[in-house]
Amino acid sequence: MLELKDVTISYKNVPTVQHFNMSMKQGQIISLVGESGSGKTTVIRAILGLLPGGGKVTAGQITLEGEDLLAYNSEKWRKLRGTDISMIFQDSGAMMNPTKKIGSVFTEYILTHEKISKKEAWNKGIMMLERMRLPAADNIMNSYPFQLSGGMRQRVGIAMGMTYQPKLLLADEPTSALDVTTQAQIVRQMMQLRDDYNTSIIVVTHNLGVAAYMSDYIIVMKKGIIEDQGTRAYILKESQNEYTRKLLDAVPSLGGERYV
Ligand SMILES: Nc1ncnc2c1ncn2[C@@H]1O[C@H](COP(=O)(O)OP(=O)(O)OP(=O)(O)O)[C@@H](O)[C@H]1O
Repeated sequence: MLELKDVTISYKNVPTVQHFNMSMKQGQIISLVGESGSGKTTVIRAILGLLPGGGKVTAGQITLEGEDLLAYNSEKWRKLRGTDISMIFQDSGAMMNPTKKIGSVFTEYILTHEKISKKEAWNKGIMMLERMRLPAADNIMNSYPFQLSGGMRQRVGIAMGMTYQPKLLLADEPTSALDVTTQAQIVRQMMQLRDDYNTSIIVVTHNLGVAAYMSDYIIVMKKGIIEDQGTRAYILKESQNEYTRKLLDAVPSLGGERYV
């Protein structure tokens, strides 16, 4: 469903990610791993047309179900975001306005996507929180982001991202701000999304443990290029790549257990 072909991404004409290739099927979970600065975030921002100022895809192709995303204008991108593709961040709470309650953030989000009444938008927010198995959805809607735990905020972020059942969910370090027990819950919840909705998920993480636990396929990046890649089993057991082995040695535990 998503193809990146020989993509180069540059900041101010300096190539940062080069010769990036990826082919993703519906319902697949792919992780991009690698140390800080290796270009992981740059890749998923390019997919969503959200590169910061000075950033540009300077070569290659990005297609979603055959549609050339690089030919999109800002209006088409705006429509795509939140509907066909959603993104969740390291700390969804930090992205929310701290002076606004969750319910107001969530309804505003819904109202930018559909012309329905505030009341209907509110109810839709409640329904999504409940679908994501968040208890006491009414209470959550009436809370400020700081009144929720990091794990709860992240689950609210996932609920918002899933409102329009996107085909593709992009998750940038979705568990990095959480303690290990909560990390495990969020990882399992994302895997459940794939099972329930057949959502394809790209996870950016520096934690190869998280990648190994949840992904079908792992792409290891180093200094803007793909250093190693393969199925989960290949990366964990067979790859002789020195950099991959080094990342594996550094894997912290997830939920009190080591998965690799
Ligand atoms: N807005 C920007 N302007 C110029 N260069 C940038 C910008 N954003 C990122 N870069 C450069 O692109 C490179 C890759 O950054 P990127 O954030 O994609 O890496 P990453 O692997 O996601 O790292 P991290 O885990 O720290 O987020 C970095 O070397 C950085 O210097």
